[in-house]
Amino acid sequence: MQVRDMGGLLAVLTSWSVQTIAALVFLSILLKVFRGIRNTPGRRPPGPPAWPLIGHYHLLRSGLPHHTLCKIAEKYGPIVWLELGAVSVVVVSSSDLAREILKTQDHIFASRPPGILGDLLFAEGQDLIFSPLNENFRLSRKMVSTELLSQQRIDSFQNLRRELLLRTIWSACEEGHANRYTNLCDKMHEQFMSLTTRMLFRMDGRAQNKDLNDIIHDLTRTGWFVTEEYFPLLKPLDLSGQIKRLKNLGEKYLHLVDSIIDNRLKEKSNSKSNTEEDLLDVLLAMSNFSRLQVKVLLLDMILGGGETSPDTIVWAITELLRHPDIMERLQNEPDDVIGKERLVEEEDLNKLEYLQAVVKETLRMYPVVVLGVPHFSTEAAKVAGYDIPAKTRVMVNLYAIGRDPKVWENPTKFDPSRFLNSPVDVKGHHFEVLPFGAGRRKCVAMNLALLSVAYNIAQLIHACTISLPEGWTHLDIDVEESLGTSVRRQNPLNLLINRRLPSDVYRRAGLNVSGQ
Ligand code: HEM
Repeated sequence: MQVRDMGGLLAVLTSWSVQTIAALVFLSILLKVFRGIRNTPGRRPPGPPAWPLIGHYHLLRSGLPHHTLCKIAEKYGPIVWLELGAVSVVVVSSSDLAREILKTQDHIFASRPPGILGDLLFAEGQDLIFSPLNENFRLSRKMVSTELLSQQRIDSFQNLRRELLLRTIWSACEEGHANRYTNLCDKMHEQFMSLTTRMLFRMDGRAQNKDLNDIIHDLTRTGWFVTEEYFPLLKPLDLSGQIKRLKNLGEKYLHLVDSIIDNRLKEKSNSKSNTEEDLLDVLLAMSNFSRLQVKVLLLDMILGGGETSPDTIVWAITELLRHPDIMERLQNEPDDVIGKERLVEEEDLNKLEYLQAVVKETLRMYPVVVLGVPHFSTEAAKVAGYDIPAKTRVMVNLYAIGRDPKVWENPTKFDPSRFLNSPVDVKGHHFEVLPFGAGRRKCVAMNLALLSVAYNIAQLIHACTISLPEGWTHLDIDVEESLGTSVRRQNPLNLLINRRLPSDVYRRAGLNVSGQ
């Protein structure tokens, strides 16, 4: 859900013909007129010099946008004004200004901008993530928090989470036993793909439905950045081909879920379905949501949940491997609190103080939804003395906030102990670390995400020994990032994973350990 692959436009520009350039000049005049109409008087936040036509678009072209925006903030301050083509964007990068946007003036900034993505994939924002602040938002937010992701519902999937995590751990241990490396990123994504599709549709995306698996894969790996969003006059030309691609993907998804829903309704009418309830059942039982809304709300769950948690777990393991002393301290904790005669269970997690500190420190340094989801002002407002017109996009640079040297000592150092004996949490109450955002658009699945991340890390370090490839030391592990729907490792993390506890422990947990 980030600004991604900003390279498209300039690459396209250089290859265009003279006629196209002439058309662009014409469009630029229209753009100026358009901006002129939109511009209201007032004192704007500072920002770098803008280019004609593309504004600041080129600045976000090279490198990762959250890094570039950090550099811009260093030079121009914690609130900047950017023109990305025809779209005005305010970016805030400090905890004080995040509080202003997400708490003090939340009532003004809690909407979402209209856009191509919401239109093409989410039926013009009839879902939750892309919904403007309207009745649909209120209804779907309430339904998701009290029905789909209530504590009771999260608890009802506990056995499923356990089964899938143990399956993951065991398959990694089997690879390790055969002296084969495990690609941790792939393993984690596979686990969460299965978790998501089983929670939603009672079917394992990986094993049972290749089509579903493929579509989800394409949706999560697709470039979500659409050049034409920033140059609406180019929309009919679809020069990047992104619009067509997203439209096709959206249609394929809706068609597939339609057939899943038809089958489910048929099963129900044949009263075959007395199996456990999944989230599709819950949604179908809600008479105030149309079939289309059901489909796009399910898509929110897939896209919100598919990548974020596994990417966070991989960042945690990355940093633990880079810091063997922290890894050792973390491993000692469950050994002391739980012992080595059984596996960690979800009920144990709150007793593991250092583990909780590791989770918070990981989310401080790697808030995987680095720029949050864009907010949108519904009326004119004043922020830090500047005038922000109505209908302005606002992005909060969560990455910059977690690494702000004015707030955090040695911000780039992975040091979980900074969260020990500290009241600071990551749940949107403390604005110096906001991996889930804050206010009325805060991540609706925060509790589920925190639970899954902590459970996975605890199980991995307690039940497994994790070794680096032969010849590697902790200094060889890089932290290069790449941007999809969340920020993940650029390079794979190939590890040798083996069982750490007596084989009896795994057997008692229900795993078939005959091979090892
Ligand atoms: C470590 C994992 C996760 C992180 C760091 C994360 C982070 C975020 C952030 C920063 C936002 C935007 C907040 C804002 O607009 O100010 C968000 C929104 C959202 N997230 Fe998450 N998320 C995670 C996991 C999940 C999961 C597992 C799901 C679904 C099962 C999910 C579903 C959503 C939805 C539906 C929204 C939109 C809420 C709204 O617009 O009202 N997220 N998340």
